[in-house]
Amino acid sequence: MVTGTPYVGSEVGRLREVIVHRPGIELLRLTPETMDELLFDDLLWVRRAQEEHAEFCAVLAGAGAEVLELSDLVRETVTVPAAREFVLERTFDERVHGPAAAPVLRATAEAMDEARLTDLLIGGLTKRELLELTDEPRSVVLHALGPDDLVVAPLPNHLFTRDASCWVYDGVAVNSMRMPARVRESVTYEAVYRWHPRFAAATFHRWSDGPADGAATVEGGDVLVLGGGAVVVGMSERTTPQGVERLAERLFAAGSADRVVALAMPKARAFMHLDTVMTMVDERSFLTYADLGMLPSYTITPRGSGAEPGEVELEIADHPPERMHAAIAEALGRDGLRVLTPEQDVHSAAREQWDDGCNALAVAPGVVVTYDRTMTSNSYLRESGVEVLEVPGAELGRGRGGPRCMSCPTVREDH
Ligand SMILES: NC(=[NH2+])NCCC[C@H](N)C(=O)O
Repeated sequence: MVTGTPYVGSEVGRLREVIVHRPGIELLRLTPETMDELLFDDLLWVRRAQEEHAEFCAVLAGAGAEVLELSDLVRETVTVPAAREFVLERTFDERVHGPAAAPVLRATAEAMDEARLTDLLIGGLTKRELLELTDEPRSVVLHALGPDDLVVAPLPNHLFTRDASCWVYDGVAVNSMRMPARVRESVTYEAVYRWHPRFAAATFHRWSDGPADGAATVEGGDVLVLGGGAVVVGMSERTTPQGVERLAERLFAAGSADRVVALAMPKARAFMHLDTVMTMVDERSFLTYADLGMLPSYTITPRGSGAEPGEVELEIADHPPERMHAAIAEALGRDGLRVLTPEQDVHSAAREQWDDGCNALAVAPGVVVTYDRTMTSNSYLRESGVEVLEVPGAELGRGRGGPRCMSCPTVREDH
């Protein structure tokens, strides 16, 4: 494994480099009216959330990871003219802003320095802010907006850097997102991976084509990199079977993986991604939610090359629910899994799952980061021999994402 070149060899090997995003102005745009659409269940006290996030970053750095802040990456990326062009092209759209306002908005953004433009891309822009920079164009779209309405929507879910892109072995999937509120997040990552000097010079595969993948949605919260060429993907509220097949095909064509286990999950908000109910904590142990139960699963392997170069035919084996753990163990090349399900009553199990108690982020085999509030899960992990590094989650937890959701590993060792 080469440090510096993006490569994620496993779920639990030592974490070397990771992208995070400190909560910022995008979260100050949330109101009781907009929070549902923006996929938050409550409003955050942003100042406190920032403090909590700083502690999270300090724990990651203390565990030996280089912590990259997404807004720094974006700022450095939009200094490259081609990157700037790319994001402007995709942020200002006639179909969203109307033909009258779109060019004016774009010209206004074009004139911004990189810090201001980064704020706009992540934090959005209100009509009032726009009119401080330019005269109001004759646009029905703008005219119909109130002074503090948003002309460019904020991206508060950038906090959860796990989802819009995910590194799997020697390549990255920039994902087509299921929810309208998150679609533009992929544009941010596409620009960073194409033009930021840290990534532009590196060679890596591409496992997907971002929003162009349309209905074949995949989100990183559903993707577990088991190690040794195996991957588990949850088919959830967010990730579709067609998304999984396309991911498998590309991984197999490059020879980067040779087995993908797809789990058929219930489609529910509480279980929106696989990592909300199941995460890996060491080479053979998984922390799982008691009420997840056993799920039907499929093992996808390459059967041989397909008709076109680069195409691979897929072999699909389907398993009944009772074989879920066996299917994952086989993909891992082990006799069995150690399944860790905290012992607690039904109510407390459901509350801790909601508070992301299962969303552990491993920083090394058997060493995980979790929120402090999920106390029963944390002590159960400790009793099971797992080292638990707690971070405060009173505010951060309100967006329905834990430490694994808030991290996008770019360099992680095999285990
Ligand atoms: N990997 C995860 N579980 N991410 C959680 C994302 C939460 C975010 N509010 C959403 O609904 O999309």
